[in-house]
Amino acid sequence: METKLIIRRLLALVKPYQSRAWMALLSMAITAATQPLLGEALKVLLDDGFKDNIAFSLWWIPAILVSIFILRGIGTFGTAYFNNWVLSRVLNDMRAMAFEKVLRLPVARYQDESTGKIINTVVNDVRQVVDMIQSVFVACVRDVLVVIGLLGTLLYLNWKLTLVAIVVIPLTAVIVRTTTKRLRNLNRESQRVTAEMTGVVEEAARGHQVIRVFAGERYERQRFHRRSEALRGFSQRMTVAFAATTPVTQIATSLALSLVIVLAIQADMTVGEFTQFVTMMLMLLTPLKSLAEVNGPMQRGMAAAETVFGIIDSEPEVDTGSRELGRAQGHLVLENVVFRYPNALNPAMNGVSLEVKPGQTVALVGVSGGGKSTFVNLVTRFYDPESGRLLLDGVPYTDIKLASLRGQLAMVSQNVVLFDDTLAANIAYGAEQVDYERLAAAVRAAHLTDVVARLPDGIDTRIGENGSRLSGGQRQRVAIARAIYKDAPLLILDEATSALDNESERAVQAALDTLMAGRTTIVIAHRLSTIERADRIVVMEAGRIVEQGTHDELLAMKGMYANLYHLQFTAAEAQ
Ligand SMILES: Nc1ncnc2c1ncn2[C@@H]1O[C@H](COP(=O)(O)OP(=O)(O)OP(=O)(O)O)[C@@H](O)[C@H]1O
Repeated sequence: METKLIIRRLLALVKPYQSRAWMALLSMAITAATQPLLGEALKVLLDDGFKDNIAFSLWWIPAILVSIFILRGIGTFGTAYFNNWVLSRVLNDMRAMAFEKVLRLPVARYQDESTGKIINTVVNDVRQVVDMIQSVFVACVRDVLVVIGLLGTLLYLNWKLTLVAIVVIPLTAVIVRTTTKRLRNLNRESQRVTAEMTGVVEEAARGHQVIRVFAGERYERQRFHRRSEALRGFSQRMTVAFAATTPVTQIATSLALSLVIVLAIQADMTVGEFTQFVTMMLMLLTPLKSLAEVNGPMQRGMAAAETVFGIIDSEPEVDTGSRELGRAQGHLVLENVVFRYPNALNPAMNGVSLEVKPGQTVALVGVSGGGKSTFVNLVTRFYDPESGRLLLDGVPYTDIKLASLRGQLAMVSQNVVLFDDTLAANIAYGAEQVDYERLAAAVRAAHLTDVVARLPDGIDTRIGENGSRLSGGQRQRVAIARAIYKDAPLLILDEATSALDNESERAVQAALDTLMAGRTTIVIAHRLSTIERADRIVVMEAGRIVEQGTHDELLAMKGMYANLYHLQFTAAEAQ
């Protein structure tokens, strides 16, 4: 993205707060104006104050000096106050926009991009952009104002001398320009590696059990080490590029300064005039130096802004439908659905047609990789088919508003996702207001009453990150309670493969029975009991439905299902 475009977009973000931004600018102008004022006061003091017959009351000295510093104090305070007022809001707005996209990104994006990168963009990159505005743009404006004030006064005092002095400015500009590009590239790379490193740390923390059991420490250490070494390299190269700029600029400045001193002596200046001139020249050095140093943070910020706008601008999930369904009957139809994952060669769903009547339960079975999860991904509209279509109650998926479609669905997946909040908030997840009666009913139906009774704060107990304070079976039942609470007509179940102990299993099964009653249910089935009770079993292989029927019908066919059944379940029963 072009620098100009990024700046324009950042300005657009500041626009809603422009009145305060102007106040900040005014404060900076006040601060800047005090510098030439100080120079002038110095001249008057030296030229008139140190004479034998002093022309003014001595009280004027503190009065003027203190006034200047009071003005300066107001300017400095105003600058900090108004800047933060504006920038903290810009930070929140940008974060909100980026987070909004995180919530609405197409599911496929989560496979292309690491979670670490997304987290890093919303949390760190946005911060870096705002830091850049603070340290770069604000500093630039303030410094430019100071430079204008000082230079204007200097030109007015003695334009020839001033011109000699400012030869240094274009020189500095050239030096700065040459390092710009390099710093920017290095920054982009360094940001990418930082995101990768966040990903590695995140995986290491999330996968700590697997790492320990499978002795993955060495592998993780290497992955981490590679990134941190790369980052160190970037930081060193950036420092070199950056550190070279400062001394070169300073040497050029000192050259100009010494020349000025010689010329001033020749031009018969008074002590006061000379001191004023040199003081103001020296005052000029600080803003010029910081303007020269602005480049590094600016490139860092620009690279971060590019990443943040990248997320903000990314396309959200397709939501072109206009129909609201109300409460659906749960009549689900797939018509010749073909689907291929992005970048995949073979279709994961290859001409699947199926009708599920309201209230029916369809069990999906098949070998691993057969397409069961893909089926679910299409029914939830996490992906759209390449050809063919899905219909709910006779309405094509693409005509239904996404929120309305998802409102008809409840899902209990194998990987139970719980949030670090109270049990109540987890069960009534997504509801605007918690209906406690409905909640109590869901708890009862999901066989959680005893569990809740044992929790210190009952239903209002916080359950920890991903429900770490609950057992596996309890977590599954919380997920079931969530689906019961939602009371949606279409239910997607991905049965857990991991076996629970008998008692938990019975509780989970009983909870599921309540949940499934009266709903259209698609279940990726692993339990024999679920399969036997399904109205229909659909056997999938290589993205196709290869057999379907009831348990008995399929066994009688002695085909793939019969094979699977004998392999998996009779073995399990025998145990
Ligand atoms: N995100 C993806 N990108 C590319 N290909 C994918 C993706 N997810 C799944 N596939 C492929 O699609 C096919 C169907 O996978 P799917 O996950 O639907 O199978 P499944 O029947 O659910 O398997 P399992 O029982 O092992 O969960 C597989 O060949 C798989 O490799």
